[in-house]
Amino acid sequence: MIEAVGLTKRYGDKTAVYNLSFQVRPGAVTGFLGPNGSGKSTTMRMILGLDNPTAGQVTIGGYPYPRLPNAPRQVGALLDAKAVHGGRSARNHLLCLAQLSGIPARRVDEVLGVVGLQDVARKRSKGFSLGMGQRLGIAAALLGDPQVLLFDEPVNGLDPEGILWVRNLMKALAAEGRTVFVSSHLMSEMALTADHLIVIGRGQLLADMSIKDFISANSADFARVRTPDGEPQLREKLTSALTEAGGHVLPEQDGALRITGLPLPRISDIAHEADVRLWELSPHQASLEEAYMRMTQGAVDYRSTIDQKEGLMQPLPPGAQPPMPVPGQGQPDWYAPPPPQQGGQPFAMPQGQGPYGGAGQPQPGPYGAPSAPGADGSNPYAQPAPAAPQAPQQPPAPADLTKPEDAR
Ligand SMILES: Nc1ncnc2c1ncn2[C@@H]1O[C@H](COP(=O)(O)OP(=O)(O)OP(=O)(O)O)[C@@H](O)[C@H]1O
Repeated sequence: MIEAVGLTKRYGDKTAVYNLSFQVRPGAVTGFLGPNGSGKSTTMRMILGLDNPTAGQVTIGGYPYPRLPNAPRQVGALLDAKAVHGGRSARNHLLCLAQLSGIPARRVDEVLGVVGLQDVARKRSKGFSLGMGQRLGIAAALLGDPQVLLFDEPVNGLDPEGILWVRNLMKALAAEGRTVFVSSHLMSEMALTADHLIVIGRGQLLADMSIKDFISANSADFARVRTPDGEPQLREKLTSALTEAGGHVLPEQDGALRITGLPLPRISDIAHEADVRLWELSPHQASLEEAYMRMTQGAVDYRSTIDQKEGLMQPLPPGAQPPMPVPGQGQPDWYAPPPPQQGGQPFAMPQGQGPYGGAGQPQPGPYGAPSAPGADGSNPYAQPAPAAPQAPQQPPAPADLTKPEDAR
């Protein structure tokens, strides 16, 4: 388990991380979210002992990283995939890391297979694409078969197949009871990968809860209602009736109505009483992205101004709609705000009440990994060796990566 208590980091006048307390538990993928510059990488560096906290502390299994016994075998991390000696081959890079940590050389070939780089293992990494570099960084993180894994933006630059592979890998690692802490800006991916979220803004904790709780705490359920096209009077009649009944009605761009504050059966009854036919009445919940945008909109440091393209942009014709804004932004009532909780962080879960009742009960992962990985000496992530005539499961390496490796 990773535990931060009152973690604070200042660089001169700049407070990058302030009074951050959280736990990252084993047996789950914990997503680490926050806008650019919110302090995610700084926090990860402090977890790994690469930066010293100005105040507070962070421990792994009860020890600060520098005092952790046999740290490279216990903790693996991908922080910056570009931090590789480009003149070295992928295999030599991993061999150096393995030798430094007393890890046997055969493990290098195992992890190269796990990440799908076996065919380019002897190519110099400076010729690697962004995605191949990410795979090499993930291989380095897996090298010591660690119980605790940190990944900073692991899917950066990966193609859809690579993204799916990382998703399954993270889930498999967590299902084996490992602690998996992963930052990403890809909300849709995080929604599919993570079980739990830690969200920070401007270095401070904004949320520490399950994805499900995060979405329901930061967005109100709403109903979408559609009256017959071409009969605007029905739409207006329904709007008045719903508003009178205490509902909050907002028009959607496609002509439907978005209603909060009334349950679906009540909306149906009101429409019936008003003699309004419905073409649609459906329940909806905001996505993780919408909930995240809503929560962090006040903590964004870098926001684009509208590019006016002075002299280039045509004024909108009368009656034309401007493009839809980013969900939540500038629309205070789009989703009902969550009620603030008493004391402390408005969105933080009480300590010890997370959704981890079942944590530590590993399930077989998608790789068919045994629950005690490596107990039989096997590599839990290795993809099954394809039968001789079959194509490899990983995408083939680009054809131009054929330069011979430096003799070393
Ligand atoms: N070595 C440093 N010296 C001075 N300021 C720093 C240093 N490292 C980080 N910062 C500042 O601390 C803040 C947090 O940066 P950090 O890189 O941790 O954010 P982040 O959440 O990882 O951002 P991103 O999502 O863009 O990677 C930023 O304002 C950054 O400029």
